[in-house]
Amino acid sequence: MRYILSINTGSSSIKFSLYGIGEVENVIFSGSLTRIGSKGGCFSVRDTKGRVVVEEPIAVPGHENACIHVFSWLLARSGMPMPDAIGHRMVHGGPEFTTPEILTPALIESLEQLSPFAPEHLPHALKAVKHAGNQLPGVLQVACFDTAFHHTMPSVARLYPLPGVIRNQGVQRYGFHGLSCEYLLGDLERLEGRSEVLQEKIILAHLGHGASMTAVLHGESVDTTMGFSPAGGLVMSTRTGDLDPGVILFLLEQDGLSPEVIKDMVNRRSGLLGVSGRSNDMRDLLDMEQNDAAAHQAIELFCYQAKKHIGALTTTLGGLDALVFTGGIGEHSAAIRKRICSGLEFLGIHIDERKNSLNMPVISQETGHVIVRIMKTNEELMIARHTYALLNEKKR
Ligand SMILES: Nc1ncnc2c1ncn2[C@@H]1O[C@H](COP(=O)(O)OP(=O)(O)O)[C@@H](O)[C@H]1O
Ligand SMILES: CC(=O)OP(=O)(O)O
Ligand SMILES: [Mg+2]
Repeated sequence: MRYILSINTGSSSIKFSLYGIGEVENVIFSGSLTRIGSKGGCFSVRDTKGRVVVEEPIAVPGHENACIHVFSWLLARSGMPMPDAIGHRMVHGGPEFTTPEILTPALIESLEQLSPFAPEHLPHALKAVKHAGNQLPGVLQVACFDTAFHHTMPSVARLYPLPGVIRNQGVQRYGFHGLSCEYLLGDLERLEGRSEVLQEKIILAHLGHGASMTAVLHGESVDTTMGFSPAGGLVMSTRTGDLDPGVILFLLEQDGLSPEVIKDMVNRRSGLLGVSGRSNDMRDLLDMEQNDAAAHQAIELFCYQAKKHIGALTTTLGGLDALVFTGGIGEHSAAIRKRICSGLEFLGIHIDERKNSLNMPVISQETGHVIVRIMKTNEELMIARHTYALLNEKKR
């Protein structure tokens, strides 16, 4: 049995779990610290049986303070087994890193240089690595890359129509939420059998704070909606998703906005928040939709773009056998799933309203050609599995 601590540093949250992994996988506890840098944050931890151990409101100004809070809780916990290794979610691996890697000083330096590729994620994750190294010196740390799953994409899916000199700097589509995709495919294999999954044309729709869809053929990523950075693709909570580059040029030239201001706008002030002018949280928007035209517009745009991308990825796949909804919105919002799927009957997507409203594992009608599933993703467990594998490899 090995103890693995997983750290998932998101743009506005830190999720963490301690696992005991050997013949079986046991979660010893898991927790999160949410809404870093804004109001309404919460620090919560559940134990091995899913019972709430801590649930308290919290306001931390940044990721550094969030890390301090998480690690002081962990280290003060009596009887906590010392982790044998710590696995981190690294959102971006650039062109070079396509498998999990042990975090050496050289790798940390390379990732620091990659930070401009994912400015909302990588700097925070690297802070967590540094803090963990200080708090638990000598414990092996591993980087698990969100981009790695997508390295199988054909070159045409990766290519941006830019001059060679720019593309040579690594400017291409990478794709993200790869750890989530890997976890979901593993779970699908458990449900359907590996040979079945390898034959299927699948779209994995990860709709959370960040949102993306990935087309999977023969168990591999063949295209995905996010691009060079996690700002591309679908409309998200606070990110624009795909945007005509002319808009950025207009803002630079006409409005004289600085790159810093544009970065903040594209990543933090757009998407559902930007269109509604009210909230980045889908639950809030659904609650206010009836009386608020802007909230309605934001939800409509989210669902419209999601629907459009399902069409595009189905074309990439040459058909569709399975559609999987996951992430906070995908797992919990029957209303959004219904709105995304309505009008897609011509693709063989037929939702059973009752099953959908009950959040059942399969929500498609039995006669529908496409099986539509709700699956709970688990990026932390995927990180722990990779870290465990690397730890064992190292010990051999
Ligand atoms: N019942 C629900 N109905 C609608 N949206 C929900 C529901 N539960 C969670 N969400 C949405 O899920 C999003 C967060 O997704 P999650 O995957 O947890 O985020 P993160 O990407 O930070 O891990 C929030 O925008 C929230 O609005
Ligand atoms: C890649 C990405 O968007 O991650 P998150 O959903 O955690 O923000
Ligand atoms: Mg997420």
